[in-house]
Amino acid sequence: MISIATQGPAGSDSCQAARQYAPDARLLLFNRIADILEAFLSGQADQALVPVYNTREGEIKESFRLVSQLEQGYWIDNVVLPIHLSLGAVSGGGLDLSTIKTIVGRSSVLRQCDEYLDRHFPLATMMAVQDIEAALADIRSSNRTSHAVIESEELLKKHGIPLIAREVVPHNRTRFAVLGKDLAKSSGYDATAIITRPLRDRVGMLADILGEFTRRGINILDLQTENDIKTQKLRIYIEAEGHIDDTLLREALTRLEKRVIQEDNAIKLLGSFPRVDMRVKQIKAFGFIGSGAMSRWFASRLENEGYTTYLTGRTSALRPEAMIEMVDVVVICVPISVTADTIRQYGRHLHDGQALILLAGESENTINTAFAATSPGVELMLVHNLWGPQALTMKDKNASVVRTARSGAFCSEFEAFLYKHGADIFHDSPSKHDLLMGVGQKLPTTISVALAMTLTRHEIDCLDISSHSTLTSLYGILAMARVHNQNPRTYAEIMATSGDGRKIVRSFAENLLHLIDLAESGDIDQLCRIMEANRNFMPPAFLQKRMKQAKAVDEMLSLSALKGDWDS
Ligand SMILES: NC(=O)C1=CN([C@@H]2O[C@H](COP(=O)(O)OP(=O)(O)OC[C@H]3O[C@@H](n4cnc5c(N)ncnc54)[C@H](O)[C@@H]3O)[C@@H](O)[C@H]2O)C=CC1
Ligand SMILES: O=C(O)C(=O)Cc1ccc(O)cc1
Repeated sequence: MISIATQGPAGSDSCQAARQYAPDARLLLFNRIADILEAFLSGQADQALVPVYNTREGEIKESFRLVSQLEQGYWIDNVVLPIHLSLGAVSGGGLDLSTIKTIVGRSSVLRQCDEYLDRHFPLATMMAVQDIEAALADIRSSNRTSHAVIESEELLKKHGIPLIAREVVPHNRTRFAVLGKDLAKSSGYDATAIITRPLRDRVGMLADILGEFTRRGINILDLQTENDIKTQKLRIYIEAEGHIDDTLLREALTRLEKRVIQEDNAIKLLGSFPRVDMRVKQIKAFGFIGSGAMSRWFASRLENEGYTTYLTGRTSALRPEAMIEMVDVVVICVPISVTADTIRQYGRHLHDGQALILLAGESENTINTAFAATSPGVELMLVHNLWGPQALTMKDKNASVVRTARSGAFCSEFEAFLYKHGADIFHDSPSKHDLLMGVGQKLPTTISVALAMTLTRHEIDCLDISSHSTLTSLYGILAMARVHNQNPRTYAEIMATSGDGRKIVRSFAENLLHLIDLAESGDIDQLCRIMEANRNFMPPAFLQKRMKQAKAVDEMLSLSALKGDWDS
């Protein structure tokens, strides 16, 4: 049987948390957090459980300091417990509250009730006690009628103190850290806590530290800074998603020590543990119809967020119909040309209260189909991620989100997932999405393919292209290479999408023929007038910003190392 040191008295929040964590454990109870950790370090207890965060109080400094100084053992798990606090006084129920002059409680409890006490007892004296049971016994035996106590209902009842008010602070939850001797194994949904040793001053240190996480798409769950009491140097505490055995996290920490802080042992690992969600999530499971590259990309990232995911397709053992029964959100992610048929086939299996999210590059046609194929109580939204499955993260990448009148809480939670991972979200109407994709995707793809066809037709040697391209013409060539370096089906589907994007490509083709006529007839003046009219249409800020961006790209592309790669 394991033993756990935690905060007393019997029935306290810490005891309940320890019981929840290990129902059969032997509990060793102490009043002071320092004594709990001492019992753990000396081997008197196998594990320790201490409060580290409360939704009302914020971080619990005392525990935090002591845990961060721990020289043996690791933070291995967490328990989150709702805290129910009641107010009691010996005179009980019908009491005139103005007769209460002193409020007694543990210091953390008084802090959690700050707002309540300020509103109801602005003039009372707050008396913080270490040993709440001794205080309760004293109040009762000495019949202290001017005192009221804030504690759990259980403890007030145990000492025969009648209740005046129940649940005085709503949304009150405490997170407890469990400390053990060995590092916890990966659960697949973990977080890791580290703290730096006191840091020497260095410009941009905090930004550089955070950058190592951002670059690898690692989300930071908590960040605290504090000054080392003796030296007043800064210490940074970070809780980040992932287990210490994850390659990306390890890489980030190694780089922090070696390149950013530049000191060995600059980082102390407090532990890795299954991630705690203090935030409320409503979705439990996502089910994908379509098990291709993009479905797998999203499913693995949703799994990392703690969601259960199911992938189904035409040949999967789990059939889409059966999967739909098991999930909150159904995601359809199949080639664009079969998306509408897939919606028609499976839409009727969704019931009210579920959500259908379409991951597709075509909006108006698919959303209209989904409206017709699903019951009105089914949430509905389209997301078009403007990155492919090769992308490491979605940080700073564009996502077009088409919400509908039926997008509700589940859709918002999926959008929050995109936001959390750094996607730049743009809200579009169905037709605006299709029109802008005509410009941003359909047309450039069509041009890239046409350019490649032209090179082929005229047997132009690809190696000659780079030596004869200008800074400006290189962009089109790069786009052509990108498009032909990926799955042709993805781009063929894009060229074939329906909706408002079609008119963009067609009008481009008409303009192209017109320009060819003018050019071949030598009408340079007219060509200039056209370009000037075009320029007047484009806001100067747009032109300046994009020109600046283009110059930055030029710098990069002119690097001889890159040019060399291009030729070889
Ligand atoms: N690949 C990319 O770069 C991007 C793709 N998307 C979108 O993601 C969606 C899926 O694309 P990917 O995953 O890349 O394609 P993919 O070709 O890798 O996967 C498509 C999946 O659909 C299945 N499928 C094919 N025909 C089907 C049919 N008739 N009925 C049912 N299932 C069928 C395939 O077996 C495969 O599992 C598309 O709507 C696309 O617009 C969005 C952004 C980027
Ligand atoms: O990575 C690239 O260059 C892409 O173009 C990826 C891509 C492919 C298809 C889409 O509908 C959106 C983005």
